[in-house]
This record gives sequence, structure tokens and C-alpha cells, in this order.
Amino acid sequence: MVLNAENLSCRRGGRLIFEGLSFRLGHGEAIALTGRNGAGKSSLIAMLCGRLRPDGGDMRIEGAEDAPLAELSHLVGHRDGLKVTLTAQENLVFAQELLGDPGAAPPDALSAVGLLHVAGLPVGYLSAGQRRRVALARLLVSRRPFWLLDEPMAALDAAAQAMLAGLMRDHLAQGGAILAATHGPLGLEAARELRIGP
Ligand SMILES: Nc1ncnc2c1ncn2[C@@H]1O[C@H](COP(=O)(O)OP(=O)(O)OP(=O)(O)O)[C@@H](O)[C@H]1O
Repeated sequence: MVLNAENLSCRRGGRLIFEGLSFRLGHGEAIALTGRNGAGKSSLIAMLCGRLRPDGGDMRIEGAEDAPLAELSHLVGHRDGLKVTLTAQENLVFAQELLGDPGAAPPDALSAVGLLHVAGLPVGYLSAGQRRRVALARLLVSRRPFWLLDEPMAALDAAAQAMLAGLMRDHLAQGGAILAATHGPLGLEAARELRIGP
């Protein structure tokens, strides 16, 4: 499966944010999406997951018949999308049921992100970095080939950043693909940079 984006343009609030953006993303590949604040990185991710319509251009998944990218991808965005009254484990059970294509069991996913000890705590009691780790654990409970990550290293300490880099490497080794907006290193030697704007 290959994501092929051609000549995309983005307009928000009547203002042209970017235009003429083309790229391909296939099995085992990672893109580090860079650009200054306001360049349109989050907007591009919103387009890819079907939340924002491009102003122009075309996005297609080659090799996936008619499945939209939204159904083939995980999004970890600025908003963690967690339910604060549910425990970390309950959030993952919920995500697995909602998303389908089950992968790791919720306790194993929590263990992989170093959070098994808070599995039974409501997410509202967790720190910002712990909540981000729960959001990242969703990547593991349901198998989806494309990971769309918006500043995934934000709020993570050094150990958690290394943990996430390891999860991303495993995903690439298993034939997955990653597009991650970032202002800093992703810890992925193989990632190629796609810069929006000057
Ligand atoms: N709902 C909206 N309505 C109008 N303009 C918007 C909306 N959302 C974003 N924008 C504008 O679109 C531009 C791109 O925003 P976006 O969040 O995609 O940038 P970004 O590259 O992700 O920035 P950052 O590095 O600060 O996260 C900004 O100028 C922003 O003000």
C-alpha cells in the first residue's frame, strides 16, 4: 500500500497555507514533516485523516481498493482523545473495540509504554506525559498500517522518547508507514524530511 499525495493545497480561514505539496509514503517508510509554526503540518495531517478537505490536489492509497486513509491509519494528535473518567486500561479496551483489527492486548500495550502500574487509574489523574503515553498505546491495540503523528514527542521525557522511537522502528520493520509532524528529532535514522514552507 502506498499513500500518494499530489499537488495538495490548503486554505484556512480564506488564507492560502500551502500549495503544490506532493509526496509518496509506502511500506516501511517514515516522513518527518517539518516547517515553522503555522506552516500547515497539523492541517496536512487533518487532511490525510479525512477531517479537512484539501483546497486542491489529490490523495490516494494505491493497493487498498476503496478503503479511505482514515480507516487505514491511526492519528495521535494534539488532543489525546482519551476519556478522562475511564481508566487507562478501559480507554484501550474502548479503542480496540472501536477501531477493530485487534493487535496487542491492552495490558501488553500499557506495559510497552511503561504504564502498567497506572492501568487502573482514571486517565484524568494522569500527568500530561502519562496521558500521551496512553494515547500512543492506542497505536498498539489496533493494527493500522499508517501512523499519523502530530508532534508525538511532545510532553515525553527522554526515556519515553526512546521508547516511542523503538515502537516506531518496530512498526516500520513490520511494513507499516509513519508520517510525523515534528520540531525536533524523531530518533528514526530512516525518516526523510518533508518540509512545508520556507
Ligand atoms: N480552524 C481554523 N480556521 C482558520 N485558520 C486555521 C484553523 N486552524 C488552523 N488555522 C490556521 O492554519 C495555519 C496552519 O495551522 P497548523 O496548525 O496546520 O500549523 P502547524 O504547522 O501545525 O503549526 P505548529 O508548528 O504551530 O503546530 C495557521 O495559520 C492557523 O492559524
